[in-house]
Amino acid sequence: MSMTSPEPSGPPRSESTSAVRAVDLSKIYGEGEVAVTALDHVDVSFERGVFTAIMGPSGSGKSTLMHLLAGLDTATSGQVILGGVDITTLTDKQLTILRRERVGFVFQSFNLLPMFTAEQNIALPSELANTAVDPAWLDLLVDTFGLRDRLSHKPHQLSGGQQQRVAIARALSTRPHVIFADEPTGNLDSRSGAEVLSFLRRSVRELNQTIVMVTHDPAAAAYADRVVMLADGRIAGTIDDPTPESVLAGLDALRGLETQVAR
Ligand SMILES: Nc1ncnc2c1ncn2[C@@H]1O[C@H](COP(=O)(O)OP(=O)(O)OP(=O)(O)O)[C@@H](O)[C@H]1O
Repeated sequence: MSMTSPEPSGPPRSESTSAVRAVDLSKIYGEGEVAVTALDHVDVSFERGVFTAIMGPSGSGKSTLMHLLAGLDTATSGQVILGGVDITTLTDKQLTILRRERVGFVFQSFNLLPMFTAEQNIALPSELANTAVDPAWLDLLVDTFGLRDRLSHKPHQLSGGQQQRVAIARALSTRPHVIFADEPTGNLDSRSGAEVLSFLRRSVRELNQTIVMVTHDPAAAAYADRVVMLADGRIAGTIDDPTPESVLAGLDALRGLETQVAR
């Protein structure tokens, strides 16, 4: 197993290569006796042009970390630096603009607008952000994701895998700084899931995008360049160039640790 020690014990990564990073980030839900520490002084950096998967047992803080990194929830303490900006200092209005212009989202349930065609769904974020759609970039996305002959279809006329490909093209349409994908294959059969994961990987390799994906599935995580493991709200290790086997071994090691702590 190639699990390495948690950051930040490695060499410091330069700001210019980091798409988004958490600095001493903590999140506590509730107060007093019912307080739950979901994130406990997390330091982690997600590099530009890299596909990273976040894994860990249920309740380890994966969704909380992703929500804080994406500016969807506020931290108890610490910082989130996205594209060089500390987003924990932004007002709600500034955060809304930042999310619209610099962040892309891919959800388990696709979240396409049912009354719009695939093409209209893909162009929507640019229209909402009031930025000119770059036709050459949209063309490249449509071809890369094999959607050319599906552009006039509405979501209900598309398969689950095709809907998710539209959702990925939509997330990429504004050339965001980073894309967050939350269990993007959770609603797909294994063949469509594998296809969607290949497209996510191509977005990184061929289009130089940055993806952070939360998943429970070791086979899905193995499509990433790197896996960040969470346990009990802390970074428990990272795996570079993961395989399904190395990810499973990493999860097993975490469970072993949890059992020891429980004893
Ligand atoms: N709104 C909330 N109020 C109180 N506690 C919360 C809230 N959201 C999450 N938690 C708690 O914070 C911890 C981390 O939750 P989180 O959803 O981030 O974990 P996760 O790793 O994404 O879990 P799963 O894999 O089950 O989705 C858990 O103990 C959870 O119960």
